[in-house]
Amino acid sequence: MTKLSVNINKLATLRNSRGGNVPDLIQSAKDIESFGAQGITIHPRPDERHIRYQDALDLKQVVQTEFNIEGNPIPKFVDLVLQVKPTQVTLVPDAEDAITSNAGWDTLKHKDFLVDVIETFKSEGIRTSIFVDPSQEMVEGAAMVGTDRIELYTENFAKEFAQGNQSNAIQPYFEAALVAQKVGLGINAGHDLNLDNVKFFKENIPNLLEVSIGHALICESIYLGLENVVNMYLHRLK
Ligand SMILES: CC(=O)[C@@H](O)[C@H](O)COP(=O)(O)O
Ligand SMILES: NCC(=O)COP(=O)(O)O
Repeated sequence: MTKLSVNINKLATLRNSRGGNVPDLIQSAKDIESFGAQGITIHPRPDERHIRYQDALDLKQVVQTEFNIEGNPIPKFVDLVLQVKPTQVTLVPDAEDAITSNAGWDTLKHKDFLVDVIETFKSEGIRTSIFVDPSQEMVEGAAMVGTDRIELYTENFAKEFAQGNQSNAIQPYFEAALVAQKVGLGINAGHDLNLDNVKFFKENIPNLLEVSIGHALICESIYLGLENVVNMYLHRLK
């Protein structure tokens, strides 16, 4: 079974668009868990355009499943994660002005930095994952910085899959997953996964532990309803 962690950034975007508390992020997270999701993911960005730092503190009080906080480990983010102590922190090398995450770590170039920051989180009992492209070199580099897991950055998979190139789409991810297994890393995945592509991804990646899904899941919920959509994902991830 692969765990589903629902990324609730988009619910915060909707809430912030009117300045009030609709939809209520806290209640939404509780509901998503009650629908069967095995985790809640948030990705606070420095400008707090969707998830606010205060949301992370508030969610910590209610999330009963796995709480995953993603982000670029700038000092403010590191302090927040150490305060919240989520189940997992996923490090993403986001540029400050990025619309969304658009690259994995260069685990060789940033080795010393990653070693330090990962050690900081692990010494506080927080599981670590780092966002990487499906490249053998980057996965081997991830093992060298001491992370528990990697998160395979699946945007390219999603693009190729949507064009009907299933085997081209999955091949680099399959190979990266084999390397990850060989070097003892757990495997997560995320970015642009959706109801159409997630089953194929899961069936072709050995030991896929967790996917975090936000944008598509919330968009699909507009038509199909949140509870229904969470269950459709759970069915595909069995
Ligand atoms: C790390 C990642 O893959 C991103 O998809 C991210 O978590 C989503 O962030 P935004 O909601 O800000 O696009
Ligand atoms: N780590 C990926 C994530 O949390 C959600 O990405 P997306 O589904 O919003 O593209």
